[in-house]
Amino acid sequence: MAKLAGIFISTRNLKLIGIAVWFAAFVGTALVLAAFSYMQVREAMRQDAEAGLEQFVRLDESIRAAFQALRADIADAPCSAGFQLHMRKVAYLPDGLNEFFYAPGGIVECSVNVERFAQPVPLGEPDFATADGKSFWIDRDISFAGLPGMVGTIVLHDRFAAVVPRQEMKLPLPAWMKAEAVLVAPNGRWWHRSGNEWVHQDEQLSKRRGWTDGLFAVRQKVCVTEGFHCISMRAAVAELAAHYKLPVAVLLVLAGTIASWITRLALRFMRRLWSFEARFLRHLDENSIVCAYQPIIEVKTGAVIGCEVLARWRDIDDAIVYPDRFLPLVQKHELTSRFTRLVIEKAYRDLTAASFDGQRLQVNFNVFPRDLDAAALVRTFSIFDDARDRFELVLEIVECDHVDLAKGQSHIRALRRAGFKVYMDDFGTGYSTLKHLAELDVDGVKLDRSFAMAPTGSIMSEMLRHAIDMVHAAGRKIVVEGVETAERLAQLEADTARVDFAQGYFIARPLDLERFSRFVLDRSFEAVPQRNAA
Ligand SMILES: Nc1nc2c(ncn2[C@@H]2O[C@@H]3COP(=O)(O)O[C@H]4[C@@H](O)[C@H](n5cnc6c(=O)[nH]c(N)nc65)O[C@@H]4COP(=O)(O)O[C@H]3[C@H]2O)c(=O)[nH]1
Repeated sequence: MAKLAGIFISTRNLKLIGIAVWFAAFVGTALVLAAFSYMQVREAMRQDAEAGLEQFVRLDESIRAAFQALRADIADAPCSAGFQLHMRKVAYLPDGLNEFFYAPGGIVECSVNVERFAQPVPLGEPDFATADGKSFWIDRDISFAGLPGMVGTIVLHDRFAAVVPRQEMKLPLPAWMKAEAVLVAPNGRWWHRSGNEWVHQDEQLSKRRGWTDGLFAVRQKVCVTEGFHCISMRAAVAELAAHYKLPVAVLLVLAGTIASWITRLALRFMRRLWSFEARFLRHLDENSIVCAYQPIIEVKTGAVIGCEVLARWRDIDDAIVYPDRFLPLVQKHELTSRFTRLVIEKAYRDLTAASFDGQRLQVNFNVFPRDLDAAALVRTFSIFDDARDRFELVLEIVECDHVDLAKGQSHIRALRRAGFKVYMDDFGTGYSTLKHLAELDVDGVKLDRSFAMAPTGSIMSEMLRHAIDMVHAAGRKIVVEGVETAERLAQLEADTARVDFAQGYFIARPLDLERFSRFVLDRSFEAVPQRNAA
């Protein structure tokens, strides 16, 4: 889960996701547009095929009409002169059917052309027969009827048979479209009639190829209602695309534009969903708070007297996030008291489970000025009530200059009466710090780390001395934060009359619980871990 979440929250991955989304949206949109175009082409093919089939529909009607005419009003004996005359009259009708046989039971006795055969000619087994009593001999050599070298399809109905000459499909087709007209028997057997001889066969085979066939060709097959005549059509996708270059280019640009729009929406949604702010608000709970413990020493003895609890937040990809990133959100969303409670509870679970060899430790918590409400804080810290003999609680009021002096004073006093120590944090950073130092009845003051961290000889480092003077004059305990060098610690050690406590990377970085516990137990522990080790 953490790995999966990590994919979405990394900016680099979001770019890759954007590319993937664009690509998928482009393919999806292009497929939809292609499917739409495919249906349009198929519809055009259907209309062309229907137009092409009209001549076969007319042919079927002519055959039916010819049979009706042949059977009508024949009083003359079969193959007599009057009979022949009657057949000839039907043959002269302008319907393209010029040869008829009198062939009861499939044995030709006379025809328009030969009149009476010396020997009746049996047509043999028909290629197929239909339910309405018609028999068909496809592309039969009809030389026997005095028409040497001629081939025609014989349709026998009742006693008469019509010879149907080969029909050429009269259909103007675009270059990219191939078509074949076929005659299909009820049993599925089929015969080429006209057009491109391979198209129907290819259509039959395409069924075996499945959906992949559609990637290469657009097909259409239309049959007349009776089902004998069909026209199969095929257009190669590549040929179509080559023929319609401009529309294809327009479709691709359209697909690209739609894909870009979808990608923008998707990324905006993902950013909102996976933004740091959204993640933090969704997942801020007792499981995501991590506490680091930065040791505080007594300068005079070098003994570890306790620690400052520093909060971190575990992101959903398990990355540890530092306060500079999430504290502004805590304040913006007015989650300060809830956040402080989560930190206190986490620290309580951690510290009460750890061993400090019976040593009573001072535990410093950071408290937002807006949460400086003695009753609420006493309630929040009540979780520590059963561990007060092991831990002395110190509240460091951050951004003290934001505290209303009159109100702050009464809450600070109430907190001290309730057994808490109260410190002003980051002394020296705000505008009205001095006034607050003078008026707030705090136990101690933490000098802002920028004093101790300043290089020796700099104005800031000079000011460290003056800051210590001021706090000392106010009669408060002093903690110097940001001790990063041996030289700075030595300077403080030379001033133990005024400086009480020190904290900083030279002493120890913020540690995880296990290392903090070891640090307390083993003073020789040299803690120089990396910042992100906490
Ligand atoms: N360069 C340098 N830095 C040092 C040294 N020694 C300590 N620090 C850093 O100074 C900060 C001390 O905390 P702070 O002044 O209370 O300043 C804290 C505090 O104002 C706030 N904060 C941290 N945890 C909490 C919390 O649980 N509640 C509240 N309200 N604020 C918190 O975030 C601030 C920053 O905390 P962190 O990033 O943990 O940074 C910590 C600590 O890692 C040093 O020798 N050199």
